[in-house]
Parts: sequence; structure tokens; C-alpha cells
Amino acid sequence: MAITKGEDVYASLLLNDAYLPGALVLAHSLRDSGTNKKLAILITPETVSNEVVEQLHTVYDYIIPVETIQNERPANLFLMNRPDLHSAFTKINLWKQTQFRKIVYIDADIVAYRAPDELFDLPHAFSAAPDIGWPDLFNTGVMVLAPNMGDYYALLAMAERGISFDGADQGLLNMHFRNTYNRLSFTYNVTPSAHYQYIPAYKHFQSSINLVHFIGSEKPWVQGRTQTTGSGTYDEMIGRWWAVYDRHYRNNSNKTTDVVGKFVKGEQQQRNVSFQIPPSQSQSQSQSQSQSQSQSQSQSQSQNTQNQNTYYSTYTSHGQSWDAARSSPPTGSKPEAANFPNSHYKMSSNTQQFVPPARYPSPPKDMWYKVPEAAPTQKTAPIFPWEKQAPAPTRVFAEPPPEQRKPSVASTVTPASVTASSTIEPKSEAVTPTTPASANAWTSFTSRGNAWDDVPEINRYVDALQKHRRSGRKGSAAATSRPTSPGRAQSRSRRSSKVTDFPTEDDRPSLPVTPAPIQGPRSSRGENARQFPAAAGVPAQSEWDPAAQLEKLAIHQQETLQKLGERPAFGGFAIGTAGKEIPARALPFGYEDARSPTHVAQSPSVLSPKPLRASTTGTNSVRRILTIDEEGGNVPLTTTEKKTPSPLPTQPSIAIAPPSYQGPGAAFEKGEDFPTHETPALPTEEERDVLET
Ligand SMILES: O=c1ccn([C@@H]2O[C@H](COP(=O)(O)OP(=O)(O)O[C@H]3O[C@H](CO)[C@@H](O)[C@H](O)[C@H]3O)[C@@H](O)[C@H]2O)c(=O)[nH]1
Ligand SMILES: [Mn+2]
Repeated sequence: MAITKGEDVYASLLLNDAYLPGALVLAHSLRDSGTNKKLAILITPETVSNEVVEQLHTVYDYIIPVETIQNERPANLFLMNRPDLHSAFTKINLWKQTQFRKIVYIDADIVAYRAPDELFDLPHAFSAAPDIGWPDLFNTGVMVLAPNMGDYYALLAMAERGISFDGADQGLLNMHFRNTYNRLSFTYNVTPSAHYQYIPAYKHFQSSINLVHFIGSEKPWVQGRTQTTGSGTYDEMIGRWWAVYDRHYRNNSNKTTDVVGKFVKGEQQQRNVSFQIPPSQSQSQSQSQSQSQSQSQSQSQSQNTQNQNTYYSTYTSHGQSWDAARSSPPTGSKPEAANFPNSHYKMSSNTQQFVPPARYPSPPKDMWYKVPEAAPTQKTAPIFPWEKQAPAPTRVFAEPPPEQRKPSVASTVTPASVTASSTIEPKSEAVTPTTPASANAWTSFTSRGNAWDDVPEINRYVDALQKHRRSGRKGSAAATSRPTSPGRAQSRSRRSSKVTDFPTEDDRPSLPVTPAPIQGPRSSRGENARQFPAAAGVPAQSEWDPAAQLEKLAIHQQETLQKLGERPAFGGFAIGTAGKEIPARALPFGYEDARSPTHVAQSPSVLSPKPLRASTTGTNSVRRILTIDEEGGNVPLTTTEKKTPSPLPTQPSIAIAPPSYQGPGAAFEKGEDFPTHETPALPTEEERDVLET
């Protein structure tokens, strides 16, 4: 149907198939009311199926495809629990329909009691009735508007930015026409309510009701015929909607009623037609397609949807229309990421081999970093406030060791003074703490005393104290201390109170296992010095004869060995048996007369030194050592040894030559005397000190 320029139309909107019954009932209610105005409906071709479009054609004069305008910031929709209204911004396409002079827009969920043709005569650019939820606002279910691109672009700009307090068209339009809208009577947009004044008002004004609007998600075709709210007024209004529906679609078993019935609760059971998922947007056709194509497609879609699951909700797969926070996704919904953009790349069908270009562009020159020749002299500008207020550094670094630095008292600085006075000046001498490595440091230290060392009262007191202590401990007067500070005029008997004093040998406890120490000369001691009593069981030093003690030890060892020889020992190996004999062995050919330079033949049959036997070689080791050079007669036995009778018969000692280390060596010079009988003793401590220094 061709549009006459400057026409007036009743217009509605259909964003998906689910509102088809509403759109049809609205159109029929207007037609049935006898209006001669044209009926138009805006549809979004991507989300409205062809069979639905076909049904719209039966009532509407104009079916106008428009682009979907979605709210990309649908958060506010959740405030009114209507996420299904994500595409309500599409309504602003009404202002784009400048082919019409005036549009009386009516929502698809409205039933007309009468056709309000008088609204076309309103002089106002925009008129709307108050909203029952917030009467200062107008409800956008019924609007009288003059299309114009100015308002359209203004509304589109707001829509694109998501400016709407309810996330849908009502919030957006109320913000745009806030102060310029012409308020219509509530009778042009009566919305059922349970408000306390509602029933009396309804009773009073019901004869003048023009349009009834079923706001909210529970539409009459969604609730079903049998649904009653218990409210007389609401049921009356619902009844009006069903009256229109029944007038046109009930008891008419034809194709049209079959399609419409799919979207009306209860109607599909009655007709044994399932209530099904609306065809997906991919199946929908754009309006540019020819009518014949649309018809054939809608037929095939109709067949396809016959066996699909029962669908009953305002859910649309176009974007998110269900509240994921409150409910699970509707049955048969598309995957969540179905609307994600995807790219398809075609495999290259080029069969030609890759030929590299003759030359590639050469890399850019002068792309290297020049290391600065000199260190930057400028200090880095401070960035942070604390950098400006930073305290001067106090840390001190050691300078490289000087060639020659003599220790001097002046260079010795206490660490405290270093920290306090020093700077980072590397030439500062005070920063190098050196310790005078003087050889006589100890002497200088010991020469120092305490200030009270010379106070006689203190000395007397300390003496008395120490006397008392030592008399209690040792039973002797404390008079053994040697003066440790030479040149000091002080009592010689007084034990020094200096902490560096080491206890004298008198003060030190002697071990009872060693002979009592030999008393040193008493001449240097004080008069109070006295002889200590000998420890019990410890022999006096004078009674200790080392030779006799050694002889005693040797006898004891001999006896022990004798005992051991009588029984098997050392793991069953009998000592002193023939098992110890080493059998004679012939020397290799040609070496029969060879003799070891140190070999001493004992007997023709024994080539190895005869092992000592406890029973036969009774020679005690000490005695053997002492008599080792018996032939020379150089080692005289001590008187103690001579007195001590040997319990065993002394056998002639084995004639093994003693080691010749005492003899003349390579460095021996003729006529030089050398000690032959003295074992060189280790140097004494004093000698070692002399040697080492
Ligand atoms: O899934 C849908 C949803 C909406 N519509 C169309 O959009 C209109 C608005 O949706 P509706 O469910 O009628 O909204 P209401 O429950 O009426 O909610 C109020 O809030 C809406 C959003 O602001 C306004 O559009 C309404 O006019 C206002 O009455 C409908 O009438 C239809 O024409 C569809 O075609 N399919
Ligand atoms: Mn509505």
C-alpha cells in the first residue's frame, strides 16, 4: 500500500513474534471501532518472522521495517525487572517516519475501547498521558507525535549513550520531552491498578475510557484466558481484550488462527498446536526480499517450528533478555556467546610458489645509542619532596690504604667522633681508625693501674678482705701474690686488686695425681709464706725416682705379658708358638749371597728378626733401652735399678745395631766432637722464645 505524503496513522511496534497477538488485537480493536485512519506497524525484520509479518499484513496498512536500537547499558532495565525491553529504544524510529504528518502511537499491549481519532487534531508536537507509577512522567504506551529528524537525532544520540533512567524508551523520552509534552487524559492510556482510589475512579470514568494498556510483563495473551486476578476492574479490562481476540481468532480453524494461537497461552492446546520457540533471527528475512520468497520461507519455518519445544515467554534470543542473576537461561536459548563477532578466513587457493622480493628494505641507519663521553655533570632534578629535604649522608667509606701510615695517637679517633665530624672528604685523616701496633703494647697496658691502687685505705681494706677469704679456703694467709707492677711502691704482701692479675701458682689448685709441686725459693716470698701440707697419697717430689718407677712399670708389663702368653690371645692366635715362625725361603737365583745392609744374622735358619716372646724374651723394654749399649758400657744403670732385683734371668740382648743417627753424618768433620750418649732434648720454652724471636 502506497503511503500518501503527510498522512495520519495509528502506529504500533513489534520487536518479536511474541507480541503478535497484542499487535493484532490492537489493530482489530481500532478497526472495529470504525476508524478510517491508516494502521502502521514498525517491525525489526531480524527478530520478526515472516509468518508473523504475514499475519500483520492482514490487519495493518503499513508494515515498516526499522533497525533495532538496543540499549548497550541495560543495567537500569533490571531496576524495573524488564530486561526483555533491551530493544525498546527502537521506538524512537517513530520520529524518523517523516512520511506521516501525525502519528498516534499505541503499544502492542493496548486494546482500544474506541478509536481516539481526535488525537490527530491536537496542535502539539508531542502529547502523552501520565504514568500511573510516577504521574509526573508520561507513559510512552500512547503518544501523539509529529515525526521530525531533529527529535530523532537527539533521541538517537541519547539512546546510543544509554541515557534513560529506566533503561528503556519511557525513561529516554521523558528526559527528552520533560518540559514540552502535552498531557493527555488518563483515559487515553488507562493502566489497571489496585490503587485505593482506582476502583471509584474507574467506576466514575469507565464510560470515557479510550484505550486500556496492560503494562508489565504479564500480558493477557501471556496469562491466558482462564487467569483471573480476583479484581473486577482488571478482569473487565482483560475481558475486553479477549473479546477482541475471540471475535477474530476463536473458533476459526484456518492458517491465520493457527499462527496467532501459537503465541497465546491456552490456545495452542485447544487447537492441538504447540506453542513454540519463535524462529531465530538468522531465519528471518529482510524486508527487501520479495513477497513470494517470504511466503515460501514462512511456510517452511512453520513446518520447522512444529516439532520444537513449547515456548512461552517474552524471551528473545536477540541479546540478553533474561536476568542471569535471578533465573537460569530459558530452555532452547542460544549459547551465551552467540552474538560475539566472529571472523572467517578463507584458505588461500593460490598455488603459485612464494618468490621473495629482490631486496628487502634496508634497516634504518643512525639507530644506535651513543654512549656519552663524559659523565653527566648536572645533578638529576629532584622529583619527590623528600629528596629536597634529605639529610646529608653520613656513611663513610674507607679510603684506599696509604703507602706508609705510622700509627700515631693523633690518628686514633673514636668511632663516635668519626660519625659526628667526618664527611665524605676522602683526604680526611680522621676517618681511618688505626690501632698502634706497638710491640710493647702489653707492657704499656700492664703499667697502667687503677686510680685507687695507691690509696692506702683501699689497699688495706682489700688486703683484709682477701686475707679473710684465703684463710677460709686454704687456711693460709694471702701473702703469696707476687708483685705484678714493677716499680710500684706498694705492699709486697698485698694481692693486687688489678683485674689483669693471673692467679699465682700457689693460688691455682694442683692436681692430686701429680707429685706436689716443688716449692720455689722462698727468699722472694714474704715472711708469712709457709709450707703447704702435702696431699694425702701423693709422694713428695724428693721421693720420686723416675728410674725406679720405670723399672716398676717394666716388671708389671712383664708379668702381664707372661700371663697373656699362657693362654691364646688376640682372637685365638697363640703368642709364642711356632705359628709365629717365618719359614725359610730360598732367595731368587743369583741373590743367594745377597745381604741387606742392615741385616744381622741371628742364626743360620732365621732370616728375619726373631720376634719377641713373652716367655723367652723376658727382657723388659726399659731395661733393654737402658742396656742397649751395654757392650760399650756407656749407659750406666741407676742405683735404683741396680738395687731392684730382676725377677727374670737377664739374657744377652739381641745384637741389633742401634740407629746411627747419632753417628757422624755427611756434615761430620774430622776431630769434631759430637754427643753420643745424650738424647737431644726438646728446647725449653725459654729457648724456643729466643729461637723464634
Ligand atoms: O518483547 C517485546 C517487548 C516490547 N515490544 C514492543 O514494545 C512495547 C513496549 O513494551 P511493553 O511490554 O508494552 O512495555 P510496558 O509493560 O508497557 O512498559 C512501559 O515501559 C516501556 C519501556 O519504557 C514502555 O515502552 C511502555 O510504553 C511502558 O508502558 C510493546 O507494547 C511492544 O509494542 C515487543 O514488540 N516485543
Ligand atoms: Mn506497553
